[in-house]
Amino acid sequence: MDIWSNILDYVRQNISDVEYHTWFRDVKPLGVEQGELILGVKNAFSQEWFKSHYVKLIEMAMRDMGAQNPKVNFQVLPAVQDAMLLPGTPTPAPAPEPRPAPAVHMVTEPNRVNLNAKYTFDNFVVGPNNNLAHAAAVAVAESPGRAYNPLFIYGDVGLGKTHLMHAVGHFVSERHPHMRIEYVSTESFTNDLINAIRDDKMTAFRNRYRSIDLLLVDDIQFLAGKERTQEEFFHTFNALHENHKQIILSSDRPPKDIETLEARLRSRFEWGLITDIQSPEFETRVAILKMNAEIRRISVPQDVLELIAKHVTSNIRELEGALMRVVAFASLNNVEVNRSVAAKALSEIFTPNTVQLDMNDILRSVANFYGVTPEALKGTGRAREIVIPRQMAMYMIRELTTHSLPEIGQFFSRDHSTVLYAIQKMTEQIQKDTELTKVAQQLSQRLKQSPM
Ligand SMILES: Nc1ncnc2c1ncn2[C@@H]1O[C@H](COP(=O)(O)OP(=O)(O)OP(=O)(O)O)[C@@H](O)[C@H]1O
Repeated sequence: MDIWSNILDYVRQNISDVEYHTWFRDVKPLGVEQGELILGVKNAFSQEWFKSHYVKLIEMAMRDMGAQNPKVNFQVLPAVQDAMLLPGTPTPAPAPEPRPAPAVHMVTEPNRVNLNAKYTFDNFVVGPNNNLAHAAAVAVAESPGRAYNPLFIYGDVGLGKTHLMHAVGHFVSERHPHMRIEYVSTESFTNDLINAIRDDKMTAFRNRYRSIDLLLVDDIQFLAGKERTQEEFFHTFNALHENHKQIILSSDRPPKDIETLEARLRSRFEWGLITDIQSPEFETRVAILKMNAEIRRISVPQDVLELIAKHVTSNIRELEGALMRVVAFASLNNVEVNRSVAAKALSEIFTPNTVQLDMNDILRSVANFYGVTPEALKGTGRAREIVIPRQMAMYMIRELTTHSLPEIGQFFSRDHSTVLYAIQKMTEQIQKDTELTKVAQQLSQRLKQSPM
């Protein structure tokens, strides 16, 4: 449950590690019932302890996530854990079998190391911002070592570079179970190297990295300024490349902009294909949110997805975080997910006016601008001098407030499809007509400065 992992993060920052591991490690979130978070604890003693020691802290964490009236309760878990679940709550994962600690890395499958199961091609939304990077990744996945080598993907934080790399890893792993696939961050490559030097295990280090069939290295810009790591990476790169093993690198900038990167490495990074990922545009952001909601099996109305996508524009990780915040907020406050709930949950992200502007203020301001009365805009007149300002008023309300189409419809005594049509019409006009674009900008600025 995402809510629970956010709460745990909060708790962890406020108590000691020992306390955290003693009490919180075995707690199972059982669900949210009428706004009350139900936690499963091991025995009656834990239950009492939690009630007397941690209720406030957990409630503070919930408040921090937007719950207005947070409540938490505890249930003792039966010895067999999945025997007593609340109706309608997700089944907690069965307790994992104790396993010996893996020697070097968390190996999920014999042939692939460190891949996130969610980061597949199926879960990747393709848009104009990332279609070239996606196509290159698919080409590499279909013929590793033979398409583009290395594939160098760059772009700003949180735009899907790691996701694409892992997607190649999953794809190759399914088709070539014998291939060794490894994902590392540049930081862990550097740490492995430092440990190998310290423990006198350079041969093992080289054997490990040079026997990989598909090497995925994240954040390669962190090689900058690390001479010894660059040297070792150079040899690893050559060994793999000569043997037609595939290398994929990600970075926040293209090779030419990585300062203090040795020229021989830079030129190698440019041997294959360099491709970038840009920030997604509105439609792609909505599609990503939609897919996220589907993966998590939560139902979120389209107009809420659009509201989130409109305000969170640059980073997909933040976009996903905003969706989860809205869902957690609604669940903790026991309310439906709608536009105004979303606006409340994300109030720090939204500009204050977005939430506070009133439909009447906007109506008055638009009427004033066009020299007509607010009553005329709300009335039934079909003259052009009234219809255009009316459509503009509906458009502005939709742009500047969090009201839903039915709410705007009610305000104008019309049904929501009429409002939708008017807003679509005005959007098209604004795109075509530069004069109207200016009017919309002026009105919007005026309203944001002083909503009168
Ligand atoms: N096109 C997309 N479709 C679906 N989800 C996406 C897409 N792009 C990114 N994401 C999601 O956004 C989140 C951030 O992506 P990712 O970690 O791959 O970004 P990154 O570019 O590697 O960031 P960083 O530079 O911080 O490492 C992930 O949860 C990922 O699944």
